[in-house]
Amino acid sequence: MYDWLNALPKAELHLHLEGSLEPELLFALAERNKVALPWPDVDTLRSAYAFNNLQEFLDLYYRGADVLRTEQDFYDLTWAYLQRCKAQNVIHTEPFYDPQTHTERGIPFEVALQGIDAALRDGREQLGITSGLILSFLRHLPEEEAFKTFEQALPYRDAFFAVGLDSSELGHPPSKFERVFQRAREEGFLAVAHAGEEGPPEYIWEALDLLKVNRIDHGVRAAEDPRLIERLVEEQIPLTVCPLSNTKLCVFDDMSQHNILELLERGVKVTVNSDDPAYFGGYVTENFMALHEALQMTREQAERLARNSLEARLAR
Ligand SMILES: Nc1ncnc2[nH]cnc12
Ligand SMILES: [Zn+2]
Repeated sequence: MYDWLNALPKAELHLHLEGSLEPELLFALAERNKVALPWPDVDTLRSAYAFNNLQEFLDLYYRGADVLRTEQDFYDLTWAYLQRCKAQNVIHTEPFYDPQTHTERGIPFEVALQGIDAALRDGREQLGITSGLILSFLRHLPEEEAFKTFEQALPYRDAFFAVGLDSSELGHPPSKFERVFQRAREEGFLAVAHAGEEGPPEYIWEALDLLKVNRIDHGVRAAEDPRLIERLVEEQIPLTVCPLSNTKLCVFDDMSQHNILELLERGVKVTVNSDDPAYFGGYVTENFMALHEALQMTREQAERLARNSLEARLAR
């Protein structure tokens, strides 16, 4: 029924690899690595995917990531995601991963990065999916920790092209990370940051002016600030919007309230992405489908959104 949406060539620009960990793979990895889980089975775990806000989700997301232990685990995770891309005609992807989620629990830095990098390479060669990895800092941790992470990553600089900023937004403004982003830019990396998901428009201004990001992740709260919208339109700064995520995390009460098409019609360069598809009920095509069902997105609008995603690519 939605073959036309699936068939559109698209890029995915906002995807956390740890958030693509499907419950079935999570259980398989737990067994492989002898990790005890607090849920008796896949169905019980899935029924826990009900969230009132970002933090409730993050608590479960970090708990789930604990089954990822070996390079092979990270390879399998990334490869499974790339298979989904192939099935949905996602021809290019710029996923994030959070090194600190893994180093904080004793996994050596290179384990995650090497597993992910190997799968992304195979994705290019075997599936024809181009990609670029974004190394994302956890904003609930001190800037000092982000600096340490960046220094650990530098010997592997060919494996990623940009730095990002994610995790608990409220109370952790972009300004907290101004110096580490400057350092990353001086080393030649591009920058993106989550801003305006739960946080106010001021966080988006900070991401642009202090972190000098090339793209804003989420950014839906920009709609509250007409001057900010003007700037986003004038400079054609892309927003990586994640509709299913925003409704699952109660950023909007219901998909019918979502502002993505309004932003699109105002000239903002918005794109459609899945964020953490294993937790939020779908990959990119399902996000497009939800917009069609709840907001009567037209074919022309869907094509424009898909085209925006290809134009907003940063990795070459
Ligand atoms: N939607 C989101 N916002 C902030 N941090 C995240 N980490 C994974 N998903 C996230
Ligand atoms: Zn995100």
